Amino acid sequence: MSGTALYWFRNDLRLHDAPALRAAAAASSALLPVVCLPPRSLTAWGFERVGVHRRVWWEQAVAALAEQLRAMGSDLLVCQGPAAQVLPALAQAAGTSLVHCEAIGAPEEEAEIDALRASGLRVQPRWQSTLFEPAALPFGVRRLPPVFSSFRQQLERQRVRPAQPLPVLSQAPALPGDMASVRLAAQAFAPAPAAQPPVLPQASSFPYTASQCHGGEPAALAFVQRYLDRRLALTYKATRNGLQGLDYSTKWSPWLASGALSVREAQARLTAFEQAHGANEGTAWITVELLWRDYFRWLHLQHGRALYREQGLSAQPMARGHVRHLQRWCEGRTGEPLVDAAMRELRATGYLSNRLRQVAASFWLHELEGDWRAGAAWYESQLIDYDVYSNQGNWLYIAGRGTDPRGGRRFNPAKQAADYDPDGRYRALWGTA
Ligand SMILES: Cc1cc2nc3c(=O)[nH]c(=O)nc-3n(C[C@H](O)[C@H](O)[C@H](O)COP(=O)(O)OP(=O)(O)OC[C@H]3O[C@@H](n4cnc5c(N)ncnc54)[C@H](O)[C@@H]3O)c2cc1C
Repeated sequence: MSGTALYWFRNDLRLHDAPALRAAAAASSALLPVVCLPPRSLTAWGFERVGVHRRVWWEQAVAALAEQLRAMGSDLLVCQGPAAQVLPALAQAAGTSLVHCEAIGAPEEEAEIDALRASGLRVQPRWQSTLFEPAALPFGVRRLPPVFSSFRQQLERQRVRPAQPLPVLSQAPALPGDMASVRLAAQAFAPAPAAQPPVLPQASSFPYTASQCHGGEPAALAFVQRYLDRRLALTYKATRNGLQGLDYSTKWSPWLASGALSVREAQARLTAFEQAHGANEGTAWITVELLWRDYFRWLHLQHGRALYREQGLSAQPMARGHVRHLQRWCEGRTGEPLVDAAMRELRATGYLSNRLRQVAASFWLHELEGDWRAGAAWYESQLIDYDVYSNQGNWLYIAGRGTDPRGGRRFNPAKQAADYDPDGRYRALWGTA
């Protein structure tokens, strides 16, 4: 036992399958759970870094976690501000210098850890957001195959299985003795009043203001189970390119991104479903998609900061790439009906199908010759399921600035509309038909 420690919740707002939290609980006689909501800030392009949809989504998830912790006799200190300011102050008030947390292998998130260490805190980050442990990868992170299909084939050939999820943490260590001092220190970082949930259009594919779609672990686990119980996994491969509605894809991403749902838990429930009802190409394809999620995580560990350079991993500098049409693209006023419908949906609801994320990103990059970083930043601002690895990885992939040797993806919007919105219903829904 190491006495008192802080547990800093990052993108892991849950109690099930939580290796970092369990390790912290096992090692501490007193544990102070803390979450740091990001301070409001603008991007280099002038829009909010965290738009209203994601703010509301995270507030829901944090409120659910606080309630769960309180039911166990613990609590969650919700602060707003940079971790490098919040955590040293709270640690001092709690009489500790030890912080446990999840490891996130992206530059800004790693810089947060560096800043905490520079302030004198001892930080113990733990990797926990992938299906596999790093040591289970047959090729090691440094020798990750540059193409997703060979990554997947090697795992399949070698029968590498995801690690089993850990059970729910049912007991939390006591809070630190002097909580009055801790709460006093936390007052300097009191969160802004909760964001006002927007009224979502009826057409939203993921109405996160409805209780079954709320942020947080209880809704996440219930939603996954309902998806499986309704046997939607069996038809996933056929429906996954849908554009509108709750059922065409799993909709697990918002919970995975905030960590309210562990990917190993999701995969374990899917495997249990396959054992009970039979595996088919639908169930198998969900696993493939979860592997994509893993792949972009490993890619970050392999290439680190290089993924964030203007040219990405490409040897070619960004020849084009401007932001002249950014506002028109963001607001869905480019004149291209399918792209405009997609961008209106994203802005109005905080969610967009995978198919249309690709089409709209391709249009920005290849037709409007936009700066890929501005496009990625807009998705970051708007998506409730924003995930640093998946967003960066997918944008680089479509821009041709990642590891894939095929040099980017260009989607013809007219053909995409003919294939996926043949009767124009989706475009009509968003007023661009
Ligand atoms: C330009 C662009 C940006 C994206 N940004 C994000 C992001 O910030 N956060 C995010 O979670 N996903 C992102 N994606 C991937 C994908 O669009 C979403 O994961 C998916 O649409 C979420 O809906 P779902 O849960 O119903 O997915 P499903 O189709 O049901 O897939 C199941 C799960 O597999 C994973 N997955 C599926 N497709 C991908 C993919 N292409 N890359 C990585 N993981 C995938 C997700 O965890 C998803 O929840 C992006 C895709 C593009 C093209």
